[in-house]
Amino acid sequence: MIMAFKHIDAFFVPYYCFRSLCEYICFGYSCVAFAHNYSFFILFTSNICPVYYLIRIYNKSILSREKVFLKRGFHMFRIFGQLGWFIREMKWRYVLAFSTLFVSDVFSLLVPWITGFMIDQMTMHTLTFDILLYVAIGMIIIIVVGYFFSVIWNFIFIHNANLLEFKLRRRFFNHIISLDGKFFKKYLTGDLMSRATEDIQAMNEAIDFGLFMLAEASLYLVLLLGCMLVINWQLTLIILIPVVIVPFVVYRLEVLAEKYYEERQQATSRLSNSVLESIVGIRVVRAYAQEQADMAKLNAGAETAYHANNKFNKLISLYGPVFTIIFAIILTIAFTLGIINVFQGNMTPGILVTYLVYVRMLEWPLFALGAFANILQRGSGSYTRLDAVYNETSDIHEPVAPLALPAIESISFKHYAFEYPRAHQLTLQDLSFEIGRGQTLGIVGTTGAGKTTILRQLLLQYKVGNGGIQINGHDITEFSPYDVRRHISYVPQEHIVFSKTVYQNILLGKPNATEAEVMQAIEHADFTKDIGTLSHGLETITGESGVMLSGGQKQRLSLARAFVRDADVLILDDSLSAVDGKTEKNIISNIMEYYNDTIKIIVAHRLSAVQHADKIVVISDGTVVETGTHDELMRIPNGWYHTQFTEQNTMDVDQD
Ligand SMILES: Nc1ncnc2c1ncn2[C@@H]1O[C@H](COP(=O)(O)OP(=O)(O)OP(=O)(O)O)[C@@H](O)[C@H]1O
Repeated sequence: MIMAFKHIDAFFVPYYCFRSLCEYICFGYSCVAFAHNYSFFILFTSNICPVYYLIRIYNKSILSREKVFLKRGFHMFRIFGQLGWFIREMKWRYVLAFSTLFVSDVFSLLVPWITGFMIDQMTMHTLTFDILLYVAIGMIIIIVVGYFFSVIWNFIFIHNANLLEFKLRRRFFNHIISLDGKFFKKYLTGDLMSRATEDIQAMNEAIDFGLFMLAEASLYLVLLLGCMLVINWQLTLIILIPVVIVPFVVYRLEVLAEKYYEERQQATSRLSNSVLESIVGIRVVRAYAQEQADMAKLNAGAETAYHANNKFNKLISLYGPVFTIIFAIILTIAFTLGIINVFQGNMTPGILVTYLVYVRMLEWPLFALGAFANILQRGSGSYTRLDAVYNETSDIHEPVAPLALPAIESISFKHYAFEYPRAHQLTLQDLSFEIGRGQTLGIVGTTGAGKTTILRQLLLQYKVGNGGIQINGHDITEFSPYDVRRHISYVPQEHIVFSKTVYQNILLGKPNATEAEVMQAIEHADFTKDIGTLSHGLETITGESGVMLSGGQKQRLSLARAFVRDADVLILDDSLSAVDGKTEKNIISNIMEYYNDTIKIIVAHRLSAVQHADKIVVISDGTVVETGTHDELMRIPNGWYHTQFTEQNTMDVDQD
């Protein structure tokens, strides 16, 4: 209350003055009434504050600050709504957990009651051996059964926590994998990693540990207060007065905590990304002697994360003392007024002991509610970050009634135009060509002309642009994107090699391929000789990003992966750039011989890789500027193809 009073705007001063005055008058009345033992006044004055707030809440004239307060409260609880699917899925487990929690809480409340009973038996000299024996046996049963039940609910909560984390992570990956290139351009890898680990963990704690704390603390609070009201309801109502300040304290802390948490998560995301880039690029960093600069960058990132973390944790650590102070006030009031009650003959010493132990036990639920607010706060911040990813949608949609696509027989681009998201200029324009089954299309042109962009359109990595792409005479959007990709083998420009064995890397192209099929693909990629030189042959672990392999080996491994798939369309994006002329010739002649029924699209800078093609298109500024076979293009004097081919041939002759 005092904190809220300190920070109010001038406009609200009269309102808060009035409210504080009411509360002080209420408290004064309580004390006087208690001294004269006027229970009606105690009941009335102890309840006037909550009733006052309830009236304010339901009143239309509610002040905007309180509206924000309520909104924030509900915002924190929104997580339970969003993760309601999990709670519903696990409802019977939760019912069992809460039932056992209830039983173990009830059992733990019996112990102080028995203690008080025994003290009264002793002070009244009525304690017999039989009573002592029954009480001892009763205590053992209570402790053992209580423990047994607490093991059950503990186990259920921990198990649910792990299961939820697993499900959230799987959902996260399933979602991002369905998104298109626009999403991956927007989010950095390190940021996504931080969301997939830290934020999911925070939500996990909110829904599970938070839920447990909420259930345990409120149940305990209700049971304890029930027992305390039965023992002395007047005293109980008085000691509850300090609790009214709790919502104000939580509100004040929460506003700051939300801001600091976001800052902390952003700093962590940036740091993750910097670390990732430094590790992946360590060889380049070393080659350019940039270790010191890189270290300085990482240290700066780590320092920012450290300060953001500290700021948040310092604030969060205030929850503990605040609740401890509130509890200390409660305990002092209970202790003083309890002794007065004993002197007045309203309580026996045994009942006072039982009562004070119950008051002492209030510390846990009060602390837990504070910790719960903290956990929920983090979860709510993380929820916002994860929600941003979950709300990302792909621009590539599954058609309502997709056409069946048993095989790809032909592909054509018709006056096609495409612009990358937020690029503000066309990368492809008025692009037209076609290719049929068994044919080879060579795509060449200056660097940055749009060759890879053409391939990305076929793989449906972005929303289809204007004009049209047709497959078997139908618009590409009439087919399921999954079906289209299923018929394509793709070797990208940058070779993706996973940290698995060579064999497993190739199997990725066709998981159910036989060993003979894998060996054949290796043969076609001219990779057989290299396998013999690897330490464990096909079982050699390639290391992270294929660090154990040379550039040419990585390229041929990627080719073998595409060959084993044996799809209707084979796309090679500058995939022969790292092999020598002889190996290139071998691979090309294998493609021509063994994949003669396949549609082959070959992007290349070295024109010898497309010389054999049925059709070659020269791309410049996203459009076709020359088209024809090798011979036809060579007949265009001063044409791009003619010039390039002549230059490349001269260089090859010079090198020989
Ligand atoms: N994701 C993207 N967002 C925006 N612009 C992009 C994106 N990817 C590529 N571009 C731009 O599109 C243009 C064509 O790029 P593309 O990779 O298709 O060229 P390319 O002909 O394959 O080049 P290279 O021969 O060097 O591989 C370039 O100007 C490039 O900067």
